[in-house]
Amino acid sequence: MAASLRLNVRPFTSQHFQSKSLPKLASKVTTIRCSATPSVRRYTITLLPARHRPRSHLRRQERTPDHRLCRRYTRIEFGFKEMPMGGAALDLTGVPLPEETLLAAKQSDAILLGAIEGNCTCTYKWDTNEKHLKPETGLLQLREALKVFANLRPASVLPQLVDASTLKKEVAEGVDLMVVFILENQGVSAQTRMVRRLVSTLRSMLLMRLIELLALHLRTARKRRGKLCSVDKANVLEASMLWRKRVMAIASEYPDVELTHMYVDNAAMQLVRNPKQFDTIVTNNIFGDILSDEASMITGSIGMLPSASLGKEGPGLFEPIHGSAPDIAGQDKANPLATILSAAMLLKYGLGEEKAAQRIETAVLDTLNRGFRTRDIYSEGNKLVGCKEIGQEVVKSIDPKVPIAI
Ligand SMILES: NC(=O)c1ccc[n+]([C@@H]2O[C@H](COP(=O)([O-])OP(=O)(O)OC[C@H]3O[C@@H](n4cnc5c(N)ncnc54)[C@H](O)[C@@H]3O)[C@@H](O)[C@H]2O)c1
Ligand SMILES: CC(C)[C@H](C(=O)O)[C@@H](O)C(=O)O
Repeated sequence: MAASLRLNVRPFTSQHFQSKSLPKLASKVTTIRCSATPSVRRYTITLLPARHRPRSHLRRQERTPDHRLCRRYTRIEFGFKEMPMGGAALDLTGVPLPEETLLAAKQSDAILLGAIEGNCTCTYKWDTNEKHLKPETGLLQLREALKVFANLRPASVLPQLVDASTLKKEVAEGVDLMVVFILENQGVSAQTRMVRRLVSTLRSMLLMRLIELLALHLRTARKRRGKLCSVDKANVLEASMLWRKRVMAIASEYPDVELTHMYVDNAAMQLVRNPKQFDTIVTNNIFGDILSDEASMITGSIGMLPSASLGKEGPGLFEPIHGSAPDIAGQDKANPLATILSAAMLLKYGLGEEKAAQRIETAVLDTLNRGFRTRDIYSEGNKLVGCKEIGQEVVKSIDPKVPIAI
């Protein structure tokens, strides 16, 4: 439940995130009040959208909170705080993760991130920046500062989207897997520390993280079909040899979970050959990042995959697995469902609000059942719509009057 994952506020003193002060307008706080009863559950959510516009620049309807999302849950109240990060923060403050943004994130119950690249139609604007001034570094710094170490990426082929998969129907149908990996948050501060630290300290830190991740993941695997495939490159890489040893040792404490091992090159092939053989995959950051992008296409599109970054305590970070899609920026073509499903993961894993999470997932399914599709998941016989329209349709489906139709 939420209590075990609640916020862990510590004063923030790191020098690495110091920046110009944010302009007053940069932070927008919106409260959606569903009820004033004493039993109300209150959550503060930090929103980190790709595009950060000062409140005065928003159109009137954008300033008005949409109450439909919580009308059905009369005991939940959300306070949303929108802050800049990544490209938007670079434009505003000169750094990708301003101190104010990090503080707001740490003080919230959960964080929902859109994309890190800002609202940039001028593709790859920050490509030549030094590492500490790249939008991606803001994300790595944020993950590191929040101490999130496990990234969960579920990839399921929805019955409504079987035709959108790039694989044959009989191969894609029924796929339901989860890729989990250790986040190696090598932000600027981590990198600096890493060269200073003794190798042995670093190694034991990584091992501790691995143990924590595996414990979490083995519990996840238990809740699923109980099959865990550890993906590594233990035939070549020393780090992978160590990984495999540890995985075997830890997994021996979970005899009800069936553990298998696979080399990453084989795993990449098996994912398109027979993805149904996988239940849960556990691996490292780089392999997990690549395999989850591959898995997304089995489900129809990278625009469908949400993710959760979790730590032992403190707020979790929830985001779609895709990036800022610069090739389609500003064209109303992006699929927002991965972000919407990330909000569902936020409710489920971040706040323990499973019913509210289910409602969002059901609304997504209902929207697909009604035939709405963005270009990336379009198949014949459906209604081709843009990003905004499909988002509005999901909101309509959240309306309590809409019957649940899975
Ligand atoms: N977690 C993150 O914030 C994250 C993840 C990946 C990439 N990035 C960043 O995003 C930027 C662009 O990277 P990239 O082009 O390699 O990856 P990308 O995920 O932005 O785009 C890859 C391809 O997928 C498509 N795509 C992505 N999201 C989509 C959506 N919602 N709907 C429909 N199509 C979608 C794009 O149009 C593009 O063809 C880079 O700066 C990268 O570092 C950020
Ligand atoms: C943008 C980048 C820092 C990030 C990563 O490598 O972790 C991304 O690829 C992801 O999938 O979240």
